[in-house]
Amino acid sequence: MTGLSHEGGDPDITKAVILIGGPQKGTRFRPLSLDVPKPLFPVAGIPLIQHLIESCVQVPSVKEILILGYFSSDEITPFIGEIRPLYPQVRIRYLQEYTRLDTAGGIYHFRDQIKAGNPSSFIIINGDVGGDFPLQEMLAFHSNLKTSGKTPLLTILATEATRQQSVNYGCIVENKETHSVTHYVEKPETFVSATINCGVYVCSLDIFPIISKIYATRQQLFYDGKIEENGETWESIALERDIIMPLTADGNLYVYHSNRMWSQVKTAGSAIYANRQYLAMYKRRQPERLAGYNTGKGEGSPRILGDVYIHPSAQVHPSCLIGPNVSIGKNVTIGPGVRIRESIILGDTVIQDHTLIRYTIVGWNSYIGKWTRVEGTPCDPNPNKPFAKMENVPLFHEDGKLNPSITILGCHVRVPSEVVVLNSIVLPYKELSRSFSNEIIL
Ligand SMILES: Nc1nc2c(ncn2[C@@H]2O[C@H](COP(=O)(O)OP(=O)(O)O[C@H]3O[C@H](CO)[C@@H](O)[C@H](O)[C@@H]3O)[C@@H](O)[C@H]2O)c(=O)[nH]1
Repeated sequence: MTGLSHEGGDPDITKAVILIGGPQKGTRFRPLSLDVPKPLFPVAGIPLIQHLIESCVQVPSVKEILILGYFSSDEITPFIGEIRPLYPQVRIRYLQEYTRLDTAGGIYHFRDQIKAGNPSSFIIINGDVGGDFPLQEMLAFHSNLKTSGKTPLLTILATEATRQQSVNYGCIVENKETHSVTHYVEKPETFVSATINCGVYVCSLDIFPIISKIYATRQQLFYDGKIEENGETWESIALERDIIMPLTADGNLYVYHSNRMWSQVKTAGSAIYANRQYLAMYKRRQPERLAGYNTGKGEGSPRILGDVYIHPSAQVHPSCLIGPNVSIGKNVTIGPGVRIRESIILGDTVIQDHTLIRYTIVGWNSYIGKWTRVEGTPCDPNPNKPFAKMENVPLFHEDGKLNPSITILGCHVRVPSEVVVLNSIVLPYKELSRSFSNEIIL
C-alpha cells in the first residue's frame, strides 16, 4: 500500500505534531527554565521532548515529526540537529509560530506541512506530558472507526484521575458503548468526570476545514472591531475550548482509555516523578540505558540501588551509593561516600565527598562541598489514592510561606561544605554561605 493515495489519505503515512509552547509558559519550572527551554529539560538522561519523539518513532507509519512552538528557532533547532541522526527513519523539524497561536492555531498555521504526503491522520502530543502512550493502538482504533463507517475527527487519549484532581484537566463524559464523547469541559469549576484528557490525540485531516471556519469568523469579528487583542492574538485557537467543547454534539470525538504511565510535566517536582517513571520504562524496554547493565557490579562502579541513569562521561566514585531513581548527566564528578536518591544531577556539576542529596534537582555546572546535605520534600501522587496524579502545588502557601517541595539549585550554584539546604529554591549563579530551609534564594 505504501505510496498509494486515496480519498482518506495514505494509511501507511502518519505525521506527528508535538506542541511545545513558548518561553512565557514555563514559569512553574523556574529557575531551571531560565537555562533551557522546558521541553529540553533532561528527564532520565534525555530531554523530555526526546521521550515524546521516541514514542512517535516506535510507530512504523510515522514518517515525520513536526515540533510546533513559539520558542526562537535558535533555542530548538540545534537540539534537533543533534538528535536527527539517532532516528534516521523519520524527518524531524521545528516549525516556529510567529506568536502564541494556541493548541489548534499553530496546527492550522502549518496545515500544509501536516497535510503534505497525504497522511490518513496525524498524532498530536502536548509537549508537557510524559508517559507510555499507546499510539499504535490509538491509530488502529481511529482507523477502525473509519472502516466501520464512522467519521471520527479526534480520538483523545484519556486516563482516570481522582475527583478532586480531575478539575485541573479536560474532563470527558463518554457513551460507554461507542466511546464517543458526549460532554467535555476544559478544567471545570466543579466535578464533571474522573476521565481526563491526557493531551495526546489522533486527528483526522477533516479538522482543517473546521479550524478554517473558526479562523474566518474570528477574522471577521476582528476587522469589525468586535475582538479586542488583550495580549492574545485573534488567530490563537484552542483545540480544547474552540473545537472539542463545541463539537461534542456532532458525535465525532472519541475516547481511547489507558492506565499506562502518564503524567504532566509542568513543575520541577513533576520532573522528579517523570524521571522515576521513565527510568522504570527503561527497565522494561531498554535496560541497557540503566547504570550497571553493562558493567554489572564490577570494581570501579558505584553501588546502585534500583533504577539509575549515569551518563558515560560522568565520574562517580566507587564508594558512592546511588539510587533509586537518580539521573546523572554529562561530565558530572561525584566524590567518595556520596549518597544520592530520587534526584536529577545535571551536566558538569561537582559533588564533593560524603554529601547527601535527596529529592533535588541540581542545575548545570553547580558545585556542592563535602559533608553537605541537600534535601527536598517529595510531591509524588498519593500512593493510597487510586488514580492520584501529581499535585501541582503553588509555590507559596496562603500565609506567604514557601510550600514544601523538592529542592532546586539553578545552574552555577555553589553550596559550601557542611551545610544543610532543605526545601529551597536557589536561583542561578548564587553562592551560598550558610544553611537554608524553606527559602527562595534570589
Ligand atoms: N505550539 C504551541 N504550543 C502551545 C501553545 N500554547 C500551549 N501550547 C502547548 O500545548 C500544551 C497544552 O498546554 P496548555 O494550553 O497550557 O494546556 P494544559 O493546561 O496543559 O491542559 C491541556 O493538557 C492537559 C493534559 O496535560 C489536558 O487535560 C487539558 O485538557 C489540556 O489539553 C503544552 O505542551 C503547551 O506547551 C501555542 O501557542 N503554540
